[in-house]
Amino acid sequence: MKKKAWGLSKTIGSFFTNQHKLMEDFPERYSYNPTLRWNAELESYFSNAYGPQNFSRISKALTRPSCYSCIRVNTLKTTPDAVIDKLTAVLKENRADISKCEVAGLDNVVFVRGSGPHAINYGYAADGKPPKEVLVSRKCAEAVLRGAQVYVPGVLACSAHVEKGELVAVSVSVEQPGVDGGWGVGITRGTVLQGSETDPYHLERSGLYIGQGRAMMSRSGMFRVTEGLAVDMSDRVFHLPSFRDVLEGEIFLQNLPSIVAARALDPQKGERILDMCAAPGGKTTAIAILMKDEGEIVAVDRSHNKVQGIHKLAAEMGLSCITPYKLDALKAVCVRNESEDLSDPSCAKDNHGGHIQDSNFMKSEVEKIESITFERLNAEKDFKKAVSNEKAIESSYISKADIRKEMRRKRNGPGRNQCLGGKVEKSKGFAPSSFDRVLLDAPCSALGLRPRLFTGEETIESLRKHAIYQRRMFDQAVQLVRPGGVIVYSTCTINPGENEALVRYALDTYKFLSLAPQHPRIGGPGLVGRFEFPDGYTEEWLRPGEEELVQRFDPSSPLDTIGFFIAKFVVGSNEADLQNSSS
Ligand SMILES: C[S@@+](CC[C@H](N)C(=O)[O-])C[C@H]1O[C@@H](n2cnc3c(N)ncnc32)[C@H](O)[C@@H]1O
Repeated sequence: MKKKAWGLSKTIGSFFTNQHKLMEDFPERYSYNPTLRWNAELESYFSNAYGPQNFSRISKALTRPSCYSCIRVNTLKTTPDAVIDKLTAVLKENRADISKCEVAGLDNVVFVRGSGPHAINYGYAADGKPPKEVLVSRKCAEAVLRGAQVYVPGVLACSAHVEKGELVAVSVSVEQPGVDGGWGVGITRGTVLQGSETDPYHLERSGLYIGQGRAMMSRSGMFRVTEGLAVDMSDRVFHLPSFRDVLEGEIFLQNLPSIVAARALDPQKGERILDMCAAPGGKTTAIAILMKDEGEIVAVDRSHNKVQGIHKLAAEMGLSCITPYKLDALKAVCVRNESEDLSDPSCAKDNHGGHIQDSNFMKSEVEKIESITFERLNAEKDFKKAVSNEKAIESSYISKADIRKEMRRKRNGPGRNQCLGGKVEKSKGFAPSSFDRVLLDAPCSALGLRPRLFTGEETIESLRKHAIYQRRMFDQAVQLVRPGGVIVYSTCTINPGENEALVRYALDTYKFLSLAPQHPRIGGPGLVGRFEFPDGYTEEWLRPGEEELVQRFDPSSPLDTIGFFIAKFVVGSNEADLQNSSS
């Protein structure tokens, strides 16, 4: 059988454009045509950065999933051709179109084409009764758009008298502005939908129908039990094949820019690599395979359960060069007491010619953002818990993530990581200059992830907190990499404050760093310039000449990826630094 190889932008791009045309004929109410609502200040910041039209295209693209699934093949176990054969057999009934990526350096990537948006016949006649329906939470809907089913915890409301086996339309309730200036869903779980205009969220869910399916339990069952399949989706706005339990260990479903980020690091056999924010381990395992499982990858994450997940993934993929640790990456540099033996290799001296003095050094740029951010917080909001010292930034950040984690745990039960039993080692940190390469795939605002139906919770302040956090992590990365080594920094956000502004901070703060070309390079250029905020803070981005050295993945571009950013830095050696400073 001859297998097709896709040219990236050409094939994916034309496919996506054709699908847009289908949308024009959708009846208004029972269609999928969402508009993202942004915080007003953020909208103006992004409109300025991208231009209003580009930003509106990006915003629209974020509401849809990519029109294809991207698979990274574990080339230590199998080949892309063998995977294509197996997937063709497994996914046959989906008539999926499966193909190899033909970009040099991405020959381990296989695409499986999906389709959409599709017009769905919900059985509604203008003069007839509205269809029976199930209203789901936004998070549930975002998962369904990616190919998941509707599970009980995601169901918010349902029509009266729905019985098991009945066909139901599935719509989503997206957060709406509240009277207090915040956002909320304001719907009681278990509400009976009448199909009339007096229903809660009746108007608001117009244009927010994501498909239909068979109820797997009656209406009363959906609100009586706490888990289980509520609706089996038979007709979806977007068709993307499910890879659950398919070719485990041989393939890994991963966004294309993430695969590119691991490649850009250019790991070599036998090297010692640090992956600073590693869970769930997508890029860690990609790096291990590129190193042919020879060398050492130290994969750290601050979450115990997620570190167990890395253990499990590495075992599933048959990789032994990965050592996972639980560690706060903000404390990744091992702090040495004066009394300690300086010959101890685990805590050796730094090798950066004195550029890096100690792990507590604060950068003036970070302090500037902090002070403006907190002035605003104090002036504009009565944030009792918004504290004015740097420790609190971290703890408030952490607690938000922990709250989300706890909610997920409650919804989904203990999760697969809990039953692994793998021992999670804690690390006390690593000696300065002890890694050849460092990947900092930083926690971020995730404003590039797709599909996304709501962004209103992010504000200028919250984005600045992300930026502060990332700069502190970067400070650690710089200390851990050896002279002549490499740092790759990546995020999955479209926010220049977490991308280009981090690069500016890095280059201005650490004169021995420089941007390096990346291979492969399929993303677009970075943003050059600056932005002056109304509160007086100026955010500096790239300078002319630097834009082609980073990769910015625009979700509205023909590549149809998530929004993503990659910068690669090389660390000057002592000799080079000395020469530079004397010339
Ligand atoms: C963008 S995800 C990383 C994805 C991962 N690199 C991959 O490709 O699979 C960010 C990760 O950072 C972790 N994280 C957040 N703050 C951290 C910290 N202070 N120290 C270590 N890990 C942290 C989160 O638990 C999360 O798993």
